[in-house]
Amino acid sequence: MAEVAALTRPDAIHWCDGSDEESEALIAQMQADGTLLPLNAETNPGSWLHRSHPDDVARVEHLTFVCTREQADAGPNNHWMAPDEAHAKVDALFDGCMRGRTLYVIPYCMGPIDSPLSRCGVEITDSPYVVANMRLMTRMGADALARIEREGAFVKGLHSIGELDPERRFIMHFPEELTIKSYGSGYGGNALLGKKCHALRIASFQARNEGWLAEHMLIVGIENPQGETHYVAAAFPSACGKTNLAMLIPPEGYRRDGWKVWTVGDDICWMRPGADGRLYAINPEAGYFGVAPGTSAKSNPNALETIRKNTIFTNVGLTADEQPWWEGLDNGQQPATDWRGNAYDPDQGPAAHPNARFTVSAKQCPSWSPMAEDPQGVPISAIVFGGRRASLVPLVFEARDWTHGVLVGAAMGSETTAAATGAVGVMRRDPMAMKPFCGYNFADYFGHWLSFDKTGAKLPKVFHVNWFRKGDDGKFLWPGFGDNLRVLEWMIGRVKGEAGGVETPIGHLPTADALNLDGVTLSEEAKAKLFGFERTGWKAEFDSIGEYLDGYGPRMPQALRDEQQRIAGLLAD
Ligand SMILES: Nc1nc2c(ncn2[C@@H]2O[C@H](COP(=O)(O)OP(=O)(O)OP(=O)(O)O)[C@@H](O)[C@H]2O)c(=O)[nH]1
Ligand SMILES: O=C([O-])CC(=O)C(=O)O
Ligand SMILES: [Mn+2]
Repeated sequence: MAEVAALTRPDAIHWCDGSDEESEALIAQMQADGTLLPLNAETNPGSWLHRSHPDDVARVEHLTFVCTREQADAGPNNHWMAPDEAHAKVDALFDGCMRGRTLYVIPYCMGPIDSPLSRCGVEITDSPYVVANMRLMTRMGADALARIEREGAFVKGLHSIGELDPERRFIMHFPEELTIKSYGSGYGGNALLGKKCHALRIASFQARNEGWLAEHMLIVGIENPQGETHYVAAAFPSACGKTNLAMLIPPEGYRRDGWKVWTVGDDICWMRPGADGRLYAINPEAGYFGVAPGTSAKSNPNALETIRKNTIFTNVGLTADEQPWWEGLDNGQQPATDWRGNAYDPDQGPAAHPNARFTVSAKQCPSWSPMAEDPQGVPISAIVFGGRRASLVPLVFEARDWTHGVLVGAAMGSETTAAATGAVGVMRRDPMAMKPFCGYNFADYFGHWLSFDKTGAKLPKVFHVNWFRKGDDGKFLWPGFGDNLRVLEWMIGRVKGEAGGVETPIGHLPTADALNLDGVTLSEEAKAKLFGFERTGWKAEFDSIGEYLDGYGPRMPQALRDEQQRIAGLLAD
């Protein structure tokens, strides 16, 4: 602490206790200096708008580094810098950077405060906006500090918004030192260090050493009419549907029959084997930092209800009477002001930034699962991988076993989204949705995943989904959202050995009558593309997967190469 203060030279130091009084004082201060703008108190009580710097609206993967002693340990999947060089580079930026500002010390706990699966950290930041967000996203304050004092070990995070200059911006990770240094951005995954930096990049590294998994996954409980709940963990890349699936509302007929959906987590999942051999998962977060555009009463009513009060909106548009607005909200209102604060002009782009977000406490979600507080976590019945694939990839298939499932995850591809800076809609490999978040070499990561298949393990079944298949007209073929429960029902049926499947080289696909499609109208084209298996296309896909795995050289586990070869062989027949 003294060292950090000596380097950054703040005017004042504030230890965050997480109390309501502290929060109110910070919010009043941010309202006074314009960091937060109050929203319509009638329609959005306790809610605020934050406009970030227009050059600071998303994660910056090209400026994000994993700084292990050996470059090979970070792997080809990460940007790497030698630790000494990286420290020197950012420390020079941190030098004196908090002059005239207050330094906030945020002790936080990722996961239920009393869970053996939880891990703590301390983020030091000069951004009150970060403090306000961390208060919603983590268990922050006195309880976390007490646990840190008891345990001794914690992740150290240093953050400054600096000058918000994209030329002076770095997100540096030192997994071997359990340290994060983030400079020059105030945005989400770059600045709320408990989230991507700690709970994914540093935690994945720790998890490998300690025998658990830190994943970019939602966790959702599906309760059937018999009252039995199965928990599913699903990895989709950023802005590819985790929040939506986690908060799904069952279609009408399912609701009538008594199906219920319970939200445990919407972005991050920490899992480890329990005494009974099953994988148990916790959500390390306490809130949602969700994508606003596209959220509507039709697509995600639970999210809309969740963000009715006590919510921080970042980079959304405003109506004339200060209600938040975004594309796809569809509530009959019109935007008056865009996310930059200018009068809305459709020729100048969307009213909300495509990566506009809301930050809100998880407990406000109507489908929030009390099991999210269970220190033991929830047992996982199925793991789902999925991406945004306009062509080739069917609605759902099931891996034949764990090793095949690991290959399905490793081979994931998806079209890029606005969650990170750079081109949108470009297909890239995003293994297990962890391309931007794995804190070590993917070859070792796949090896770690494979290692869970051992005597006594009762591993979940593994599936792959694609909600984003498009028809010749360029429109989505599958209705998605609530109707995704139909696919989850099939998965649970497979877990229980009850639902039918057809074997193909890529895995088991549902038989025509295995999925409940009552009330869904699909064209012949849709049926063929959503439930079909395209041998020629998959042959080319597997060649590309083989090349991708080869890119990791001899460190890639042979078992995974063998599995790719086995399926490539089946496809060649
Ligand atoms: N067509 C279609 N779009 C969907 C579906 N589910 C989600 N989306 C859209 O995908 C976008 C992002 O979805 P989210 O659920 O917020 O993404 P996420 O995976 O939680 O994203 P991160 O918070 O960035 O990790 C939104 O524009 C949604 O409307 C679906 O089933 N079908
Ligand atoms: O990290 C962020 O800014 C938001 C997020 O969940 C993602 O990009 O996957
Ligand atoms: Mn995410």
